[in-house]
Amino acid sequence: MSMIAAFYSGKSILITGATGFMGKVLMEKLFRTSPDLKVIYILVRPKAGQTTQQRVFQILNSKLFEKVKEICPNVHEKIRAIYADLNQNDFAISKEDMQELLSCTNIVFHCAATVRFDDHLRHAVQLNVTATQQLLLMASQMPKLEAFIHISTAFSNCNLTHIDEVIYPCSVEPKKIIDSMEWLDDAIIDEITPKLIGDRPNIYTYTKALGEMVVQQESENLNIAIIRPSIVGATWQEPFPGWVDNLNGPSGLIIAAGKGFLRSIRATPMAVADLIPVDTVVNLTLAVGWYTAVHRPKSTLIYHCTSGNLNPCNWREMGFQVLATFEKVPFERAFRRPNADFTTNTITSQYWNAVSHRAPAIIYDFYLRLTGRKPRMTKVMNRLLKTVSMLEYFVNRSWEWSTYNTEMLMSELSPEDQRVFNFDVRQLNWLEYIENYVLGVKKYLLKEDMAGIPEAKQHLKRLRNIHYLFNTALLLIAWRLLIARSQMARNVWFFIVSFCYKFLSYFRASSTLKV
Ligand SMILES: CCCCCCCCCCCCCCCCCCCCCCCCCCCCCC(=O)SCCNC(=O)CCNC(=O)[C@H](O)C(C)(C)COP(=O)(O)OP(=O)(O)OC[C@H]1O[C@@H](n2cnc3c(N)ncnc32)[C@H](O)[C@@H]1OP(=O)(O)O
Ligand SMILES: NC(=O)C1=CN([C@@H]2O[C@H](COP(=O)(O)OP(=O)(O)OC[C@H]3O[C@@H](n4cnc5c(N)ncnc54)[C@H](OP(=O)(O)O)[C@@H]3O)[C@@H](O)[C@H]2O)C=CC1
Repeated sequence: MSMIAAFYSGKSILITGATGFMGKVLMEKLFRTSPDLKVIYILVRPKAGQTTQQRVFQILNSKLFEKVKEICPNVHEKIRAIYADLNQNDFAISKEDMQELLSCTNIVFHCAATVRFDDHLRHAVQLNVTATQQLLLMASQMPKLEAFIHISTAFSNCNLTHIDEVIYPCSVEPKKIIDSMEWLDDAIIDEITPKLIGDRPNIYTYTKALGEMVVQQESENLNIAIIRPSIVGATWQEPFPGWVDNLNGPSGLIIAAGKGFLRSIRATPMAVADLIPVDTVVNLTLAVGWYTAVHRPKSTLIYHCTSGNLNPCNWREMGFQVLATFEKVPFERAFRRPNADFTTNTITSQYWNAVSHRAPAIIYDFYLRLTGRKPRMTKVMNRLLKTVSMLEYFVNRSWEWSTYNTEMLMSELSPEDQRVFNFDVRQLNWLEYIENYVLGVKKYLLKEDMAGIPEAKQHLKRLRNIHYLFNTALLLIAWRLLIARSQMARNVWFFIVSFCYKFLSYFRASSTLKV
């Protein structure tokens, strides 16, 4: 019997960010392994015209929850969706709901965050810092609370190259930042933002670092742990391989590459691609929840959930495997044939952006205009290149994260728990994982049918022929222009033509002699 699964039985668990990528997988695993848990409270806001209840209904009826519904048929009764908006005071939770949460919660998993790199500082501070502080305040009023697990990111200190499982202080106290957000206007915030984030690449990593400081400062009477995952990717094994539901991290780039929009990137091929499957993060999170509650470590432990030091894979290997999978299972209606050029040089990268990305988009828009349609490709390409430029920081560096606490925890687990809550990334076969990831992107993000693969292959063949035809025409035009303008080019041309003529005459003569 799994001790971790048994621990969660009968428990009341509060999850923030349950409608997000990681939150859904966390809920799924909890219900699947501990169907006897008492209740999962989730803080949900209405979104995109859906009420909180409709959002929960949609999640429970998704493919991700198919197994859960077999194991735990009354799963609907065990989810309590609480209307909440983490941007508002007291999260806009009703008095009754708040009372229930405070008196019943045993474990808190805080996953909610804004993960956008370009969010406004005020909003990112509100969600990643102030909301964390408020949730900790709530937690301190929960008499039955056994553990509070905060999800941060391995990149909260990405300005360092070696990162230990400790909290590194930011130059300005989070409390001062929170206070200043209340009275500074947007223009001043915009002005001071670059100074505050310093040598971090974006507001996201900075506010996540502030969030960790808040956790440390408010942790006195609480039993807290922090998990720091690196780049979270599709599921490795559970509930099935390749599940993914948003464009963050590599997923969006895999689509862009598979559809032939993105054909080159400024990236360091040998840099470590520190991807970590979402189910691995969730298994570690649940194991940490159990360990923190049962063993009550004296200080706040930080757990790195990374792959680089235990089972490294670099971007080149990853890129090759992604491309190899496109050969087997191409995406439908590609714009161009998928290709991968990576360069570490900014000028070369700009050249490829012009030749491989912008020029085809302009030509295609010209074709759309000619055929009476609205041009759109240049706009799509500009947005894609903006996204890529924001992700480039992470594919041009390698980090070293120490994983003592994570390895310690692994050794504390029973063999059964090591199996059921496996977070040993050494067992991961990257080639297999990447193949399943690309397949998952095709099935669950693009919603493409496998039956369409032969047609997609045909389409790629047509694109290859167009590509050859286009390049040959371009070469001929360039050569024709050159010999029209340059004596030297004409001389070379006459030399080649007369050489070919002589060679053919010689060949014909020698074959006539043999006869
Ligand atoms: C050696 C290199 C190997 C590769 C081979 C090189 C060859 C290159 C070509 C071939 C590639 C082949 C293989 C590719 C292999 C994988 C390469 C993977 C690179 C992975 C890099 C990952 C780096 C992640 C770093 C994470 C660090 C921190 C981790 C975390 O803690 S949190 C999670 C990370 N957060 C995010 O990822 C959020 C990022 N997104 C944003 O901040 C915003 O979306 C935005 C980028 C600022 C854009 O904002 P906008 O306001 O403009 O609009 P919106 O958000 O509405 O989106 C606009 C349109 O863009 C689409 N989109 C969004 N995100 C992505 C994305 N990640 N990739 C692609 N497209 C994206 C979105 O759908 C919109 O589209 P539209 O609706 O059509 O307009
Ligand atoms: N994905 C990754 O690569 C990595 C993620 N992380 C961390 O993991 C955690 C989960 O990330 P992930 O699941 O990928 O992120 P998602 O963007 O998929 O999910 C974010 C969650 O936060 C919720 N949320 C955001 N704003 C509010 C709000 N105002 N009120 C209530 N809920 C809100 C979202 O709700 P809604 O659905 O309503 O928008 C959603 O449920 C985050 O803390 C992130 O920093 C760490 C490393 C890497």
